[in-house]
Amino acid sequence: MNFGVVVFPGSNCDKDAQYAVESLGHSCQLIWHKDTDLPKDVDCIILPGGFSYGDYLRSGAIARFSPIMEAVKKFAEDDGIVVGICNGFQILVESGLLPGALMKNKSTKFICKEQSLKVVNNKTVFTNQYQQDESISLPIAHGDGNYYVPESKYEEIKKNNQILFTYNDNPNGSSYGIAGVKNEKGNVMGMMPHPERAVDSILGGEDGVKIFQSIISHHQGRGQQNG
Ligand SMILES: NC(=O)CC[C@H](N)C(=O)O
Repeated sequence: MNFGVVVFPGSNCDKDAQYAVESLGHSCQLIWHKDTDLPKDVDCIILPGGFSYGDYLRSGAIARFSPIMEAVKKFAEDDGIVVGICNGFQILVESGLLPGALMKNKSTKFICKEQSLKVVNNKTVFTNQYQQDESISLPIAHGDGNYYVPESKYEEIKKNNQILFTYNDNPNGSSYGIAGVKNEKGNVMGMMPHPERAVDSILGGEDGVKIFQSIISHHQGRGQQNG
């Protein structure tokens, strides 16, 4: 499988994402944000974590205008798999590819710690290797991770099984404790925790590996989905 990781000015988890998929034996190329086309053979695009454009205005608010984003939107429209991690999630939300908004953490402080999560839906492109309701641990590192959805939108995304992860103890004030969501079609996902930083026991945990294995499994026709 061929992955592509977009590099924005200020991305700092691009190489970690590349390492995560390459260590599973898959190929990965870095894509500069000023490019206007994606590589032809790419199967999954990852928007990595970091501080694109120094988080000016709002995290992700400037990066969403990077030239590559038109190609990423088209790729998503054509059913391509897109993953946004942390700042990548913020960029996807700002682009309108995912519902909701990301605001400053309730404490107004940057939080960097190991975080316990619940897998709310394991029948997706991104989570099919986890158990339903499995408790996992992934690192979080963000200042703007407070996910907001109004109640009506929450009812809608809940009904559509779009919520993938919730925090076991809401660290940042997110609506309904939501840590990760997908779009209605099921091919675009964003999450604040960092699976790419948890792919090796030497990094403190391996609970992130199954995200990448799920995508690979789905690509190879083995993943189960419920929308
Ligand atoms: N680790 C990250 O991607 C940081 C995300 C974002 N820039 C924030 O602090 O909220």
